[in-house]
Amino acid sequence: MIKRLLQIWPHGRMLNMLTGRYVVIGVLQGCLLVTIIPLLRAVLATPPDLDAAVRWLGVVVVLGFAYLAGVSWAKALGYRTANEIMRDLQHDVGRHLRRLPLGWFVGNPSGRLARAVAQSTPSAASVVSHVWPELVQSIATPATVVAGVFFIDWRMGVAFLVTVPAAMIVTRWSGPVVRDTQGIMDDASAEAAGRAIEFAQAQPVFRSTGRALEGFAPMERALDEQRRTFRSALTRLTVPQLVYVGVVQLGFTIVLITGTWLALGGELTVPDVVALLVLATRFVEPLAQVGNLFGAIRSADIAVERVSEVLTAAPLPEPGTSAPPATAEIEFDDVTFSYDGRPVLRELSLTIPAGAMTALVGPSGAGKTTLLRLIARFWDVDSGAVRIGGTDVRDLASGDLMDQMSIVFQDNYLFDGTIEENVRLAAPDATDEQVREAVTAARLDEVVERLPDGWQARVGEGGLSLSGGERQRVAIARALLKDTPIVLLDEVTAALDPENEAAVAAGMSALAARGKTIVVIAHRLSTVVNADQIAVIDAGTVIELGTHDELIERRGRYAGFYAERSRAAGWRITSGPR
Ligand SMILES: Nc1ncnc2c1ncn2[C@@H]1O[C@H](COP(=O)(O)OP(=O)(O)OP(=O)(O)O)[C@@H](O)[C@H]1O
Repeated sequence: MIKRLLQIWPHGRMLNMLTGRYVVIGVLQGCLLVTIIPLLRAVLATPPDLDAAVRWLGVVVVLGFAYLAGVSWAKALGYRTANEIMRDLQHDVGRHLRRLPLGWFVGNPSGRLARAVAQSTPSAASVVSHVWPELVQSIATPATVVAGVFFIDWRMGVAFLVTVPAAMIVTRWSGPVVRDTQGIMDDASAEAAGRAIEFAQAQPVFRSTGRALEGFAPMERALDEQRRTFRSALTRLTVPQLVYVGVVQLGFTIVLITGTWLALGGELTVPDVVALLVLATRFVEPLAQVGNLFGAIRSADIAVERVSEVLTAAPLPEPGTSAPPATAEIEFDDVTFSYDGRPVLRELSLTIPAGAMTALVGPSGAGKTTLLRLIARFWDVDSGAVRIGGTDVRDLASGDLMDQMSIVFQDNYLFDGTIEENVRLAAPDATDEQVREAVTAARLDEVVERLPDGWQARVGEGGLSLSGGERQRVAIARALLKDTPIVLLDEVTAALDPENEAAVAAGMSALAARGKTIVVIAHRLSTVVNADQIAVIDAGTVIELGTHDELIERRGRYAGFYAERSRAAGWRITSGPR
């Protein structure tokens, strides 16, 4: 746990200091317990030795205060360290995320990231504020007690010590059992939570297909499984707990028998035995505590692992120097690309001329989205090259690359601000006039006028108060404002109402009129027909390339496609969600 934490938070010195402070308070607590022996001796002597009793009481009070002061001294450092760990890890994750390829976010749903940042960093920090200190103290206190008892009578010291190896053996055996069981319980809970979220999200589908009750079955199964897992896990946990309690009680019995035997032999006084028994009860307490800590250690371990997973994700290599490309021509040169070893693009070559609109069409799963993402270097190609203005995208610094393009995808994210604020994000230094111009060109002013608070209206988290088409209009306005040479666009598949359809088309025309290089995954026939070049993609390669008229004349796949889709209702070239 600590080794893993130090890999992502390399401040061993601070941790050593914290360990030192907890050793000190563990020793102080041990001394406090050992002082019971002379105190009870003095009180139970016949006649009671009041002077000695008062003296030892004084020592108890001084040690007690020292212990309390030590606790606040150690805890202050523990909380400060935890705070620093949380702050450092969150900053590191934030900094690292900025260097990760965009493709990482495709494969890592936001829930996982949110859990790593918001939930796991505090849990990882709790390692130093709770778990590690308790572990250190649970060892330092009994060790001091044993040393004190040895000082009084070595045979009683041995009797105390007998428990320790037995407790260590049980701990070694039960540790993995507790950790694994905790892991099984965590997995069952995660599965149940996942099914519950799925059940909530899929409500519209279930209800529209009249399967509301059947839809509940997977969640019910997951909840049943979670209950079953918890029942058997608790049973599994009972055995190590019982064995541990048994060992601790056995140790106590050994101390009792040894004490009685020594007292009967006249080698220990009765007050000594009573004091040692009191001590034995307090001695086993921290030992028992170690057994209880395994669940917390497991949780902390998982938390550290989750943060570490994000921090060790590899960023794409960045070139030492980079210069913006001379033109906006995009070239795919013999590109092969696979997801997890499964090839999606195969030796694909395509030139996308600068200042023109290229429409990508083809069946679902052909590789159109992948092609668009490779231009923005979501991932690196397996072989071949993607070039912009003759420069390999791998030779462009990510900042230079992103300066070349605007991305208008289907899942355009909007922040919970006004439409104007959301558009301004593309160019924070733009003048009000430039923002209004972009907003008007994307026909967003019509949307704003409809909103209850007009320009002041907030769009809600993720832009939920806007429709998919309206969100795409915001992204088009961003692209207009950012004014980059290249625009990557994935038209929304959902049927747009005539107003949104016309507005999106107007936005695209405005981009085209500004001489942008537009690469669009086209879902509307009008976009395809008006494109300067159409690339038909199938099974990861370009099977046809040309203008609408050229491809119709060729009577190949595109012509068949066009005829079929023109006939079909909905005017869609491709279908299916991305
Ligand atoms: N992140 C990913 N991880 C693994 N496989 C993926 C990933 N994204 C896409 N794929 C797979 O790669 C293939 C091509 O997907 P892509 O989204 O590029 O096709 P597409 O032509 O855009 O399809 P559609 O029009 O349905 O969106 C598909 O088989 C898809 O399942």
